[in-house]
Amino acid sequence: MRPTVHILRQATRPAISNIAGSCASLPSLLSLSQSQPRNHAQHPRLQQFSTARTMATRCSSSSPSSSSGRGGIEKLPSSPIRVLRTVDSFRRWRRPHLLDQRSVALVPTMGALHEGHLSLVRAAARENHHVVVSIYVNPAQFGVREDLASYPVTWDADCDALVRLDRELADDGHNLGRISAVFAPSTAEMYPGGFPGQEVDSKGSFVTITPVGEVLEGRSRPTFFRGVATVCMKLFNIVQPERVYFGQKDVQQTVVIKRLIRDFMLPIEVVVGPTARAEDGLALSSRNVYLGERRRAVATVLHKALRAAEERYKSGQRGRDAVLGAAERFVDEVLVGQMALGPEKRVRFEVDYISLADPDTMEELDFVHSAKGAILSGAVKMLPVEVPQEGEDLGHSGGPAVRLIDNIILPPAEQ
Ligand SMILES: Nc1ncnc2c1ncn2[C@@H]1O[C@H](COP(=O)(O)OP(=O)(O)OP(=O)(O)O)[C@@H](O)[C@H]1O
Ligand SMILES: CC(C)(CO)[C@@H](O)C(=O)[O-]
Ligand code: BAL
Repeated sequence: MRPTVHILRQATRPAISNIAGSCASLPSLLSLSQSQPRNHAQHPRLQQFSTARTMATRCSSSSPSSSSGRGGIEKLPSSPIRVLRTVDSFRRWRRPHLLDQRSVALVPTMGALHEGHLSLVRAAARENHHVVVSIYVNPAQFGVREDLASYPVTWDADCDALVRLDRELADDGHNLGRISAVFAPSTAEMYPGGFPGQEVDSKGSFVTITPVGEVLEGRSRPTFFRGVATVCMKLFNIVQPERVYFGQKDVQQTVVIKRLIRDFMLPIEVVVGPTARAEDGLALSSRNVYLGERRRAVATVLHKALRAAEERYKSGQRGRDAVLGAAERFVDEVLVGQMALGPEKRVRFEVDYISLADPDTMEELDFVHSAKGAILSGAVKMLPVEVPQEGEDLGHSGGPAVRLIDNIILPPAEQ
C-alpha cells in the first residue's frame, strides 16, 4: 500500500482573490523583529472534556507545583515569577503597569515548552518591561478526533525552564524586562458561559477569521482557527499586552492573528519569531514527543521537501509546478524508499498538503511575484508504526498518528 502525495493543484484551488490591502506583509512576517456557574462538570459535554483533561494531566510528567507565599501569592519555585490563574487576579496584577506605562508582552503557549517557545520569551524580554507567558491547552482548537486527551502536559518542567530562562535574562544586560507572570487559567475561567464544545456546529461566542482560516490547516482542521482566534481574543482582552509574540512555525496562525488584530482594532503589535529547529532541520514542536525514534528519523521529510522547493525558487523558478515539483519528487523518493523496507522497519506517512501561497492571504499561487515572495508550507501525517520491535520506543502515548507542519518564507527577490 502506498500513501498518496496530495499536492494542492490548480483544479482544487480557490481563485486568487484581491490581495491588495491585506494585512500581513512579508517584511512583517520576517521580523523578529467568575463569574459564571461552577457546575461545568455537570454539563455532559464538559464531563467528557473533564475526562479528557484528566487523562492529559495523567500523561504529564508530574502534577502542578509552585509556591504560595504570604498572602497566598503563588510564584514559580525560587523565583519572583507570579502564577495567576484567574481573570480577576490577572487584572489586579496588570492595572499598575497600565498606570506606570510599563510595556507588557504576551507569549501565548499550550505548555510542553521547548526552545521555540523560549526563543519567543527571549525576544519579548528584549523589548518589553514585563513578559507574560500563558500556558493553556485550549480545547476549542482541537477537533473531536484530535489529540486533546493525550496532548503533553509538563507543568513542572515548564516551570523549571521558565525559572532558568528568567535567571539567564537577569544575567544578560541587554534586556528591558524579564518574565513577570505565568497566566495558567482553567477552562471554567476561560469559558465563563460554559465550554461551547469542539464540534464544527457547536454554538457559543466564537471569533472566526475567514477566508484565511478556512484554507490549508483550516481545511484539515475545520475548528482550529476558530478556537485559536477565540482564545487569543480572550487572552488579549485579559492581558492587554502591547505586543504579542508568535512563532513562524505556525505561519497561517500568524496571518489569522494579524487579521484579528487589524479587523477588531486591537492596539497590539504582533511580533513573529523564526522557527527554532533541531540540528537535522525538524521544526521543534510539542507534538514531536509522540514520534518515537523510528518515526523521528523520517520526520524531517517535510522540511527537506520544502527546502528542495526553496532551492528551485532561489535558482530563479517562479512557476508553481517548477517550484512545488521539486518537493513532490523528494517526498516520492522518501516514500518509495520507506515502502521498500519491511513493516518491521518502515515508516509510513501521508502528505496532507504542500502549498505555495500568498503571504498575506494564504491563497494558492500559480506564480510567485518577485516583488512579493510567497510562503511554502506543508503538513504531513506520520502514521503509527505497524510492527513495533521488542523494546522499541514508540513515543508519547504509544505513538499515535502525528500531524507535523512546517514552512519556509520565500522572500521578495531582486528584480
Ligand atoms: N519551533 C518553533 N519555533 C518558534 N516558535 C514556535 C516553535 N514551535 C512553536 N512555536 C510557537 O510557540 C507558540 C506556542 O505554540 P504551541 O504551544 O502550540 O507549541 P507547538 O510546539 O507549536 O505545539 P504543537 O506541537 O501543538 O503545534 C506559537 O506561537 C508557536 O508558533
Ligand atoms: C496561540 C495558541 C497558544 C492558542 O491556544 C496556540 O494555538 C499555540 O500554542 O500556537
Ligand atoms: N501550535 C498550534 C497549536 C495546535 O496545533 O493545536
